[in-house]
Amino acid sequence: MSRILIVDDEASICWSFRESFSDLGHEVEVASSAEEGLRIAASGPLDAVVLDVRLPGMDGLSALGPFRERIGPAPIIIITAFGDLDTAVRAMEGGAFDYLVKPFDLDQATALVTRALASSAAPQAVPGDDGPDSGPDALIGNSPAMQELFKQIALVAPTDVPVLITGESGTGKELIARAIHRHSRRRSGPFLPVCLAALNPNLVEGELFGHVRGSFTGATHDRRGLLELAGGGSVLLDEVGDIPLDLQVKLLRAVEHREATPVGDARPRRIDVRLVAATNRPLAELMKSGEFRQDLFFRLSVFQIEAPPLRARRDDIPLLAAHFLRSCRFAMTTSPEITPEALAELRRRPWEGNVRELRNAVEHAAVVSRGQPIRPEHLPPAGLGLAPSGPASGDGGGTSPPADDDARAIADRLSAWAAREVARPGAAPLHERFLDLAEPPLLRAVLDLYQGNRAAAAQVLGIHRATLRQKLRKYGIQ
Ligand SMILES: Nc1ncnc2c1ncn2[C@@H]1O[C@H](COP(=O)(O)OP(=O)(O)OP(=O)(O)O)[C@@H](O)[C@H]1O
Repeated sequence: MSRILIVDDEASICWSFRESFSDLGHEVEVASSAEEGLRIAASGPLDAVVLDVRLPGMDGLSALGPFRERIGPAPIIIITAFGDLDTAVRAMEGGAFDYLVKPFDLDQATALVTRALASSAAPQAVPGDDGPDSGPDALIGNSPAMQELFKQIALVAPTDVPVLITGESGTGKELIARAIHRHSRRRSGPFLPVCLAALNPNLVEGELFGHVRGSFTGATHDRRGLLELAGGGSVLLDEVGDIPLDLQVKLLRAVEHREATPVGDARPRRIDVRLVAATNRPLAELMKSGEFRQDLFFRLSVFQIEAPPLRARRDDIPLLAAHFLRSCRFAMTTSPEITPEALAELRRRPWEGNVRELRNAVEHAAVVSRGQPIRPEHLPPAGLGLAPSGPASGDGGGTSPPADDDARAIADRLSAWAAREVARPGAAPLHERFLDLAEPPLLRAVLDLYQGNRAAAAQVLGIHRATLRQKLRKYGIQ
């Protein structure tokens, strides 16, 4: 028989726990405030404490330390009505065994406390407070899938083990990596993300490991690589599935021996980084086809986190939409509201581009609605400008482009135009003439749609702002 203390100001929760644990033969104490709970804890040994975060007087998170002093290593289970990442991390850092998000299923809660009682050791407390999880790097969501994700981040962040984050494009893998860093002991060190797919394969080695002067043409001075520059911090190896095979061997050595050898140097240098890798490619298949080394996979994936696709957590869509309106990247005097009809439309869409696509859609609508409440017609057509990548899974996946009469008509006109133009003597190259024909109306249309906001137009066009400016100058578009 164990002695369990329940600290919650909701009498119904105390009552249900008391019933459930008494049935299991345990002795149950209840308290409606942390202060009362601490008095009970001082009066005799406890085997577990279930502690609500929201309490009158001292809150549950602040009470974690004083409880730990009184009850030693006995497990503490936190109950929270919020379940945000900040609470989860602070609970785990404060030495909580696990946490429950209200409303919870009593059987599940009982099973958790039973598991906690069976475990002999409670996790070590890690000092430090990271402040609230808000701002541009905030991971938004409170669906069960996100709760699970927060829990995993909270578990792994204080350790120094490598983490592999998998998931479709746009699901927030980089944000997750940032959250792991932010909540780790390395939080005051640098966080350096490197997108391996975007680098010239000949440069990846130098980027990661550095080079010495004279090691290749153009290497006029020594340069430290990212693994060295991130000393005391974390490196995100984004699109890790794209690392060339020969470099995988070198990376494996770096991870195993914690040292990096710059290009052109024989002497390895000590490195002190936490590696987080991310990919939207199926590494298991790449291993089968010999494109990814198994040993490196096992080294990088000591802890794996799967970022859930947005269609598996549609309940988060209203929260995310409100968040993106508040933090809209395009200057707006007020952030408009979203009508229930527009919200229903947002919840209905397949979101193959995940949160990134939702963010773009919401920002597009905010610009088009001009400060008025956002209605469905302000949203861009579903699936616009999307290049879905990664496996489509779960419900609602897979849309095919609608039969597009306009596109067919344009293609027919273009074929006729090309047939005529191809033989025009002395004219500029055909592709250049085609761009001169097609680009101005396209740019004008997008600029009109975004009321001259070039940042928004460049984003939807998928080109850099400087490139857009250059093109506007070229075509004399104001
Ligand atoms: N849970 C979330 N809360 C708030 N914003 C999010 C969330 N998930 C993703 N985003 C936003 O969606 C966009 C894409 O996120 P991110 O770059 O982290 O995705 P990714 O999975 O790394 O994508 P890729 O595989 O294409 O690199 C960013 O603007 C990011 O801020």
